[in-house]
Amino acid sequence: MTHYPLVFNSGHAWLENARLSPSLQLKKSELISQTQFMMTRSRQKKINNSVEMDLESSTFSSTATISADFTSSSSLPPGPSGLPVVGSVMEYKGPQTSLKWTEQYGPIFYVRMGNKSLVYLNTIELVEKYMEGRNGEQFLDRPMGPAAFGEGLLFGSGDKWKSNKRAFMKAMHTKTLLEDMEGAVQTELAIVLEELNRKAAKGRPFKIGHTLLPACANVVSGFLLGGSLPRVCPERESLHKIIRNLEGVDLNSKLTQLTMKYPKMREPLKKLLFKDIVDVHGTSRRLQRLIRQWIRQTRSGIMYDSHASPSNPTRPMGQCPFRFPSASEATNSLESNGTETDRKLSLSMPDRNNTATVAPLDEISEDKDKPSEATEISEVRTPTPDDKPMLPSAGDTEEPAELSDSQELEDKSSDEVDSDDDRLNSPTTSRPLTRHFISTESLLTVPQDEERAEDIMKNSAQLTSLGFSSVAPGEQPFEAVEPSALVDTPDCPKTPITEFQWQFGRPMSINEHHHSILQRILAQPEFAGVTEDNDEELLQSLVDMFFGGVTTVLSGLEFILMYLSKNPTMQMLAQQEVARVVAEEAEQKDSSDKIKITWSMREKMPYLRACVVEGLRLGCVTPSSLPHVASVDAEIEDFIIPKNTFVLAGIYSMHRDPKEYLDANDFRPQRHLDEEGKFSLPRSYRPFGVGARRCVGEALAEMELFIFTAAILREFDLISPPGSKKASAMETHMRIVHRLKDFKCLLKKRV
Ligand code: HEM
Repeated sequence: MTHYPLVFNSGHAWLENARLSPSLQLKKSELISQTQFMMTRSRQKKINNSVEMDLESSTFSSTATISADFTSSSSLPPGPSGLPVVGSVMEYKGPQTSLKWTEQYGPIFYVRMGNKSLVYLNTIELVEKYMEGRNGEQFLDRPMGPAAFGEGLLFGSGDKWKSNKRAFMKAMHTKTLLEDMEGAVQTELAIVLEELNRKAAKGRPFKIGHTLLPACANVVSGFLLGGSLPRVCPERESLHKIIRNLEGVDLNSKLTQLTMKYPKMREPLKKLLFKDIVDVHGTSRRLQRLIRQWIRQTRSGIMYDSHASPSNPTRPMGQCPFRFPSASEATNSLESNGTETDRKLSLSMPDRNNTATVAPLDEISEDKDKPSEATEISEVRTPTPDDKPMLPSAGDTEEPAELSDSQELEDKSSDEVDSDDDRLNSPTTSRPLTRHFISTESLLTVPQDEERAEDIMKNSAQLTSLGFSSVAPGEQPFEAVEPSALVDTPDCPKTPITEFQWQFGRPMSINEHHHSILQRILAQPEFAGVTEDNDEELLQSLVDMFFGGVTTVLSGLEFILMYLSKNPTMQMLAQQEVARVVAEEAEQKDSSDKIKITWSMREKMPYLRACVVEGLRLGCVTPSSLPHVASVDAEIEDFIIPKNTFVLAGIYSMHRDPKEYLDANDFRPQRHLDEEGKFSLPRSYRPFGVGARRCVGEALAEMELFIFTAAILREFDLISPPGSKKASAMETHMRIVHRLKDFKCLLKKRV
């Protein structure tokens, strides 16, 4: 086996090595000679007619028929031979086809799709061995992404991707990460529950995904911006339109691919075929503009207020506590305010009184050369009955439910997109924003409660396992300290202590001085000196957070709710668990206020967690990882994988591996609980991908799925409409992600 000198788990150092070290080059020549050797060996094996896969450990291998469809190159794994030119494109009907190939050809198969060569690894043993850890470093690149204008995160390769991912992971490596996430989730949940109540009252099955889609998008924006968008504002409206388009993007469709290449053909083709074809470039452009606007705001020190969160309970959820300043107020405040320098200074100083400032959106300079004049207006205050109504009743919100798929798409031409953006930036659309500072002191103490400390450690461990450290170049690097060498300090008790607690127990990074994740991202050295003239990487990475983080969570939620609606007994068990935990909490708090479902309750809800995991296991939002491109000729078991081959983790097959899961196709949450009812993750479970390319939003997604599922189950019984198909027969489609095609559900309010 070839070993690579780049040490995977050394985080920052690994990335630096990856950039600087010529070792990959050296290894490439080494590999070429090995390739020649392997090919000879492989040919020899074939001649001897004794080709056998050395993977006895896998159940799948027992059914493998190696010699049947061996591809032209003897060094490649077995797989369907396909047709000339198109390969196996016509044969592929979705993830079930991959499973069929796994059963037919074994744990590694090779398939050609058009001019692309794909190798699937379908067991956890292979994935751990070759795609995670050191070996995974051979497969870190990606193919070019759809409508990509920079490397970004999702489809980036090489040094730029590494730099982007490192910056994002570092920006998220902060003590307040969980709070930031939970605030965004709770705020949107309140809105979702309101709308679901309204729809449930009609007593008819409906597409629950229509209500969930905007929430999934708003969680991402709320998470990045450090505060949720006001419920009625041009940005939220614009984001919803973008997201509805994104939902309709069918990357599998030949028409989409064609019109992405030749945008001018889209309109004529739409008319000719009476078919909606989403303008992927236009959708991405519109999102870029929105994001640019948020970047400008953030750079000007203008922030959204914190979300409602467990630590901020006074804030009514789903509401913006500010009223819109009138035009004259805005002008007056502008006149009475300080200079740009004052504002920059104040931005770098923590505001100990925690007073926030308000400025209308249109004060943010459109012209990047002209400094913005937006400045302090007033203190945060809670809304009074005299305030202008900020919140329409839920019934006033635009109702996209029950539209046909084609109606859903607000697929606008670029001109319309432009006019939307003008409206967004127009002076008449002023709305409240706050600048919010956090006392750094409060952030630099080790959390007292054990659960939170555990969360932080888990997050840190997760990030570190991905190969990222929280220490930026130029900062004092964190040195692992032997626990015995540690001394007690008021902030940092000696036992139990881990390096992460120690790290968090003292000033650690630029992160803690910033309020929002976006602000932290902008402050990372990787994005130093980025202006609007050279912000492709920053912008593409932020766009990717929406391309990667909206329809995925939506689809995951739909699968979980669908499986629960089809399994009433399991649904009831989960509901009983939620009710018990809520009752215990209420008793402890001795309060008549409605108890919220929080992330901290998950340890007490093992069954619900098991339902979520089981839903994601079977649903398989991403039936395979995204392609990991071989950057060198590589060796996997006895096969040579040529450079530029796409190597994928066959998540769908791994999640249905009969060796790992008894009756793998059945929805059985209890399989994830031990005899004492304790929850544990199955080994062969990789919904978020593998290795250093693993999902950036995993923690956020897990939190969304848990809180949303628990809260919906608490409030409603999920009833599968009479006559609907059983779970295993539900139709799905592959668009950006694998999604249920037409999932409708009846929600009955629980008493
Ligand atoms: C249920 C929800 C989600 C699922 C199932 C999921 C799944 C995945 C998978 C399979 C990958 C590819 C990993 C690989 O190639 O090995 C990925 C990458 C990614 N995901 Fe997620 N994801 C989810 C939610 C999110 C969220 C909420 C965000 C952001 C807010 C996000 C952002 C990303 C990004 C930026 C990448 C690219 C990472 C890279 O290539 O380095 N995802 N995700």
